[in-house]
Amino acid sequence: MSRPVVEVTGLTVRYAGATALDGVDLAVGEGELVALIGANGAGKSTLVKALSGLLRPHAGTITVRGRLAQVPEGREMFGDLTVDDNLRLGGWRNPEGRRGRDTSPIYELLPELSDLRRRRAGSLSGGQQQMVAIGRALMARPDILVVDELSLGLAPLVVTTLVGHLRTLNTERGLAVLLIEQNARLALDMCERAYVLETGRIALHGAAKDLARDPQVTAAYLGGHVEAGGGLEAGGHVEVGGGQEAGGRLEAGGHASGGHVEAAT
Ligand SMILES: Nc1ncnc2c1ncn2[C@@H]1O[C@H](COP(=O)(O)OP(=O)(O)OP(=O)(O)O)[C@@H](O)[C@H]1O
Repeated sequence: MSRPVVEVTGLTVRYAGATALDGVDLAVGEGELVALIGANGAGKSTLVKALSGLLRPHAGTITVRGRLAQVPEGREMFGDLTVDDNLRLGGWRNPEGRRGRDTSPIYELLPELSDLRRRRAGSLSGGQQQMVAIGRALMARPDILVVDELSLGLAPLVVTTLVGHLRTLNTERGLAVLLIEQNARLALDMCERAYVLETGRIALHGAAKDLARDPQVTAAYLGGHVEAGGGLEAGGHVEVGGGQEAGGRLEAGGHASGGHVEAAT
């Protein structure tokens, strides 16, 4: 792994006595695509909130080297504002000041948004809103994008377009991505490395292609099974369950929550 842009060590978060995250270790290197998969209630959203500084960990450390921006679950559009205004809001913490609020680079990166720039964000389709949410996060000029449930409620073709954009940003701009997904198939296909979160603990981690062949992962997260001798990509019989999810809004800056969190630049 390249130098970590985000490093989480021994992260423990509790809600009113219930432990949501229990000693989580996780890292994303510069320019890496990393997935975190897990079932409902595994602790994915809790991890996202801790990374964004919205939750204070009980123990452990979060170190962010550079700038982290978030595309949170649910997109969180400002529905009455235009697409361009939504994007502009993403630049509020950009250190470049007024220049940092120039939205034109986003239309170059995500050309589909150009014709929509004066539309009310609330009138857009889910996929269009998700693209605005990604654009808004990019306004912070992040080193890492934490994308919470990219595919939620979106048609497969739309998801493919969004994944294409994230891949391009990764290969051409070196943007690191932490993809938090219930749709394990999508996450394992898109990312190089992956973590499996189960009831607040990292149960498995490794190369995504290896995890996609792991019988435990296949049975629990890919909605099917691999027959003896058959790999997922080698024609083994696999039933793939469709998961869906989405994201929206942004958090910017090399930061994280109080307590045991460090931001290093
Ligand atoms: N505000 C809260 N107060 C108490 N318990 C909470 C709170 N938020 C989450 N939890 C609990 O913490 C655990 C982890 O929840 P979290 O929302 O992080 O899981 P998740 O993996 O994101 O689930 P989902 O995919 O359903 O969104 C669950 O047991 C959940 O019930």
